[in-house]
Amino acid sequence: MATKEGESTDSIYPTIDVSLLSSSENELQKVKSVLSSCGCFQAVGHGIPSEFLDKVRGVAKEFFALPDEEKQKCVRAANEVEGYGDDLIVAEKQVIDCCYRLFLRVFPVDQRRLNLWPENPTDFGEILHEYATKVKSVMDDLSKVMARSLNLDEDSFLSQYGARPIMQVRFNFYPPSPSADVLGVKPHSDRSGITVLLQDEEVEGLQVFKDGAWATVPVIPQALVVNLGDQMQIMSNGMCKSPMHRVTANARRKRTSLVIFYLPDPEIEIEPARELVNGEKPRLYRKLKNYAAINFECFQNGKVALETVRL
Ligand SMILES: O=C(O)CCC(=O)C(=O)O
Ligand SMILES: [Fe+2]
Repeated sequence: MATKEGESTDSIYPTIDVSLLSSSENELQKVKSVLSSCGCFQAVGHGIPSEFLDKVRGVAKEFFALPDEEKQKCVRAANEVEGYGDDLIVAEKQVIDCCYRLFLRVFPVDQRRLNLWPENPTDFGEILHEYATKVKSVMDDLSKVMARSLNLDEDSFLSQYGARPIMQVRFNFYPPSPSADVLGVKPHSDRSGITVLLQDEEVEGLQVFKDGAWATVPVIPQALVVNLGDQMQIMSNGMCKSPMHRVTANARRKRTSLVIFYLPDPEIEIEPARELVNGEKPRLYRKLKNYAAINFECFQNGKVALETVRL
């Protein structure tokens, strides 16, 4: 059920008011405790107008509502990840997610594969560019805040993304599924540094594994759901948690979500921030680059990627 504006959902899932972070020590401390406990929160006060978020959702829904032959114009080629399609099968015995996706690289701009970007709705490209630009600015600010909350130089994490960080977007469409055994997305942690997710304004489905149980992330239409990814866990030497999450299938209602993944430049090595390694907290992860590729290979081989890069 949608949560009313202003109503507190903190007991289930924390909410952070981004507009207070530069002035309120309390809100900053809340960030610190959220990062180390569950690694996920709903960001409000982020400055992106609700009407624009509705427009973004509208574009996503319009795309998925197009006739199949129109969507097939953006179809993902075999052995590719970018484009439109259902769950990509890359591993033997893979449990298939009940979900259709449109996956695109948005930044760096010169890496866009525009032949896979929908021409319908006609303002798709313009809205996606504007939304991704705004979200990037929120993510950059949050990366600085996260560093500050851990008493680090504010560029500690952001500088590890390099001058050409990657931003990918995934539009997800979950059809209704009467079977209780089916999941929209199976349990996973994200291979990103940070993920920002725009939920369907009405239908819940995202769950985060917290305190030994699955907690449903309530719908707050004006909020952005922020999930830390594995690369933040590495850069923070385990101080920040990359949460395990999944999406349940809804028996009666379809659901749309839009996910933006922000990743360090794959050519650049990342490692735990030096200030977070000390006698009490030895270095947990090795220096590495292109974690997304490591993660993908581990998924194919049934391994947990974060464990394979642990010292
Ligand atoms: O649809 C959602 O709410 C989450 C999807 C997700 O976790 C992902 O695409 O990585
Ligand atoms: Fe995810």
